[in-house]
Amino acid sequence: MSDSTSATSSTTAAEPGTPPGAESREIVVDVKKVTAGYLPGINILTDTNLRAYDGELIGIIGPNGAGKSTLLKAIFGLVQVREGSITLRGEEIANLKANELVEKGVGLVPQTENVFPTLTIRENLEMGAFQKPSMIKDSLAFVVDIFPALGDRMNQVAGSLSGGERQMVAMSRALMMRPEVLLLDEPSAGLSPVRQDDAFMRVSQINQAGVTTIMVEQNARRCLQICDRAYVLDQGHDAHTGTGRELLNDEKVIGLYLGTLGQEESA
Ligand SMILES: Nc1ncnc2c1ncn2[C@@H]1O[C@H](COP(=O)(O)OP(=O)(O)OP(=O)(O)O)[C@@H](O)[C@H]1O
Repeated sequence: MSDSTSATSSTTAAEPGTPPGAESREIVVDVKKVTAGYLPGINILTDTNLRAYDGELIGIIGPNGAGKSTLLKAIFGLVQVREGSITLRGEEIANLKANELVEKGVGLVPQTENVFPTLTIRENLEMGAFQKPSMIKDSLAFVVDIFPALGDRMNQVAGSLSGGERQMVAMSRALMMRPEVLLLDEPSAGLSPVRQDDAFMRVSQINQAGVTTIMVEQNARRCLQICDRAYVLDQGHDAHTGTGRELLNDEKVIGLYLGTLGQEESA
């Protein structure tokens, strides 16, 4: 819950981290002054903003409990948006149901319980396109093109996969509907440092395939190293934004957030 009194609030209005040329690109997701929460009368997000231009890889970082996952859930219709707006290519999408958002081209990869463990990889992937079975053949080819390792293992039961492999299946399942926006909730969570590197590489591969990607991450340094721009959430509000490089070198951000976040990365 936020009282919006953070002394760090400052930099969102002018989108200072916007990369050169981005202003001429289409805004895909625009979160404007969103207030949202789970319980009546308790707001987790207050006046929160986030913008993703076409093809960008956006990071959301911040302390535990800052509201990072809640922001992702608000975009995906899983938390009630009470004020403000969320648009997808200019169309209001706040409070639409998740299945409606999937049809409009938004996908979500949850942090946990993101595969069906008793089903094979192929069955998991097919479930991802159950709303449009006619897409399955082409979409399978699309995800195997991004993650060739899946191709040989289609008949393996997902429950027998490692954490990193499950994450790859979960990402692939979300890609089966060929979303133009993919929301990822902590793709590196629970993985060893080496597997975390693999996870971040997969995120980059997805983004390079043309999918606008918004990723919540605990591993802030690693996230900032690969994303185009990022938002630092503090007490449910976007306290800072900038390019990954700007934020990695911003003394205020280092002092307040990076000093305690993602230190494993510097090892
Ligand atoms: N389903 C829920 N019902 C009520 N409150 C919730 C629910 N989920 C999260 N919250 C609360 O919302 C606040 C923000 O949680 P959120 O998970 O968005 O934070 P976060 O920044 O992603 O944290 P972390 O990095 O620890 O995962 C917390 O105070 C949390 O207790």
